[in-house]
Amino acid sequence: MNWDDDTEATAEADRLVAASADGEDTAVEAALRPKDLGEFVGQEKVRQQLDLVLKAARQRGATADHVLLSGAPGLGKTTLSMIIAAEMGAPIRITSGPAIQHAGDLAAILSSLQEGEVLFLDEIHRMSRPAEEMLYMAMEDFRVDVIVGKGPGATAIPLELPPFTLVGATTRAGLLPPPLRDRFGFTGHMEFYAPEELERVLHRSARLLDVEIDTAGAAEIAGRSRGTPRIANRLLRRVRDYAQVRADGVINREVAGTALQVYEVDGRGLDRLDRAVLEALLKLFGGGPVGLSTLAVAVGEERETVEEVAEPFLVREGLLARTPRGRVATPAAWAHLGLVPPRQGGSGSSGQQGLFGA
Ligand SMILES: Nc1ncnc2c1ncn2[C@@H]1O[C@H](COP(=O)(O)OP(=O)(O)OP(=O)(O)O)[C@@H](O)[C@H]1O
Repeated sequence: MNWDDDTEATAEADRLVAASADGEDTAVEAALRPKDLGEFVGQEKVRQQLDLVLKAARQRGATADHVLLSGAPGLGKTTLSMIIAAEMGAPIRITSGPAIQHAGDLAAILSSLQEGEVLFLDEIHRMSRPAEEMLYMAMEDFRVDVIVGKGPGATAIPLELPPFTLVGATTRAGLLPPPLRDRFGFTGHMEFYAPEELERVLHRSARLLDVEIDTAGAAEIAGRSRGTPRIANRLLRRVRDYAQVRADGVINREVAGTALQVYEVDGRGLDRLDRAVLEALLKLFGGGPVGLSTLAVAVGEERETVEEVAEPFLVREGLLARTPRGRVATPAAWAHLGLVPPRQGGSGSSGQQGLFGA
């Protein structure tokens, strides 16, 4: 996803079901973050493997190996990096790829690290090339060459660094150059959460926010949270508002369902934009195939917004397929919107194939 594009970023940030953080999240998330591996819900594989890596390092009295965490936004990469620091009894420094545009920015951070400190580098795939090259040496040899001066008179001054643990996070591990990927001792891939896991996240968050929620209420919110704890926590806060103002403060299935209807998040976690795209695809184009540009005009959105903001979840949910001939709705999409697909070979979808170009 090209997050430098303002249109997409704004369209995404405005959504209640956005996986990326907004201002309110940033404030509340600190309070809701699990503090150790025991409190961290789900991600069994990564948790077990990481537990071994950290325990072994502690037993050896060594600094933990560098860790790469990959996965979609909001799945807990930042949280896990803080847990790594806590489990190692080490301080943590947090920065991100886009914040490091010059090798000098990185040199300043690296040279001020304490022994054993955890450096969390979010969006590591967005670091500048020269900084990335400096990082190779820092990760491998705990050393950087600081260039002093310019042109022919420039000299490289080697600088020793204390051993540290780099925790890199990326939504796209495939974008990392192999030399960088190879320097991580452990790579953990974060998966989307199962509804039962999100229910556990919700019960825990409700306790911390001091709001009463029953099993069915948590299940109702979990089912609409798109496999993502950040979205689950955000929906919980909106449902809490509704429960406080319109009900007796307790979140049960009915309260959660009605509240999320008010906020236009449906039973499967689709919001207004997702449904507009699906409805256009089904009602105007008989389920497709239809070109992306045509679909975008039909819903009055930018092409990029439809492609980058709405489609990934629709594809993940098996509601929409991207084919060489255009976007096509699946039988599950018709079922979800309660519509009947046109008869094959009649005047329905197959009869319309090829009519709608890009
Ligand atoms: N496994 C988990 N158990 C409980 N809560 C979780 C878990 N994972 C994430 N959360 C909660 O979800 C929110 C978002 O998590 P976090 O900031 O770690 O995600 P992230 O993957 O770093 O996102 P981004 O890539 O956007 O920075 C936090 O409030 C955190 O408390």
